[in-house]
Amino acid sequence: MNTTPASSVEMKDVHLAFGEKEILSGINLSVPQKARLVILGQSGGGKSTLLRLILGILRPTKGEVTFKGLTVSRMSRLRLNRMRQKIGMVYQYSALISSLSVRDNLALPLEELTRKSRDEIDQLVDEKLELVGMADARDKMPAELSGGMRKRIGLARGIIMDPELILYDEPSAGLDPVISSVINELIISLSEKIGATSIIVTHEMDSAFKVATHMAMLYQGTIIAADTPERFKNSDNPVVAQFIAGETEGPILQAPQKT
Ligand SMILES: Nc1ncnc2c1ncn2[C@@H]1O[C@H](COP(=O)(O)OP(=O)(O)OP(=O)(O)O)[C@@H](O)[C@H]1O
Repeated sequence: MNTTPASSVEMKDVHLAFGEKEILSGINLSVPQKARLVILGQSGGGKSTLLRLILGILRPTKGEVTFKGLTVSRMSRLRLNRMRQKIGMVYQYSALISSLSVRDNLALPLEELTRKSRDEIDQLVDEKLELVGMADARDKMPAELSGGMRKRIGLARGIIMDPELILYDEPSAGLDPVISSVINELIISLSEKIGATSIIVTHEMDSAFKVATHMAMLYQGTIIAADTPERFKNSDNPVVAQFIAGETEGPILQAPQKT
């Protein structure tokens, strides 16, 4: 058996329902190691749900999600916690703890999950802040920072444990175009510097095409297209073409999932 799978994450025929409502109805997706996969899809279509399945916060009602060849839903609590230490999560609203300084927000996972000394932790915090260009913000409180700065700190926190996989949920939503470009460049440089695989959920087409090495489109509960950004741009799939162009006319149904 090959012990180093070519894929970081794989989904095989993944179904997920909340009560009677099926959100995902047969997802097949393979995320190559070190790829930056952008997942496109309508609001409420289940993109964040996909990320929660990868983290093992949700279990598929049918099918299988694997991380580095291991089935997430079959992991013990201990294994799941270990796996989550290898996954960095970057949220739309940064999700910093408002009562803690930037330094303490970043240090928290290291203090809770590792046995590193205070000096080692400080060094790692400084390193990550340097990577996102926020070394000066070390002793600031989150409320003292702008939205774009908080986002960068959120990125630094997402990579504090040197993750093998980074999950981004709407990383550039609500940012001005310049800050948004800074975030896009950071997503690319972080993935290259730490050699991580990235999965990015976004609605912002400009960002999507800037950062993606691979793209997938979620529509009506399934992945209807998975390809290179170049082929996505020229897709003759009418749903993909309409979504990318942001047109109101076309086959896309307003209701995001099957009823
Ligand atoms: N815990 C839950 N219980 C019940 N329904 C849920 C739960 N979590 C999500 N949903 C529903 O599942 C659907 C998909 O939600 P999800 O957040 O994954 O969509 P999304 O594609 O990320 O949307 P957006 O782009 O607007 O953030 C929505 O209809 C949502 O209301």
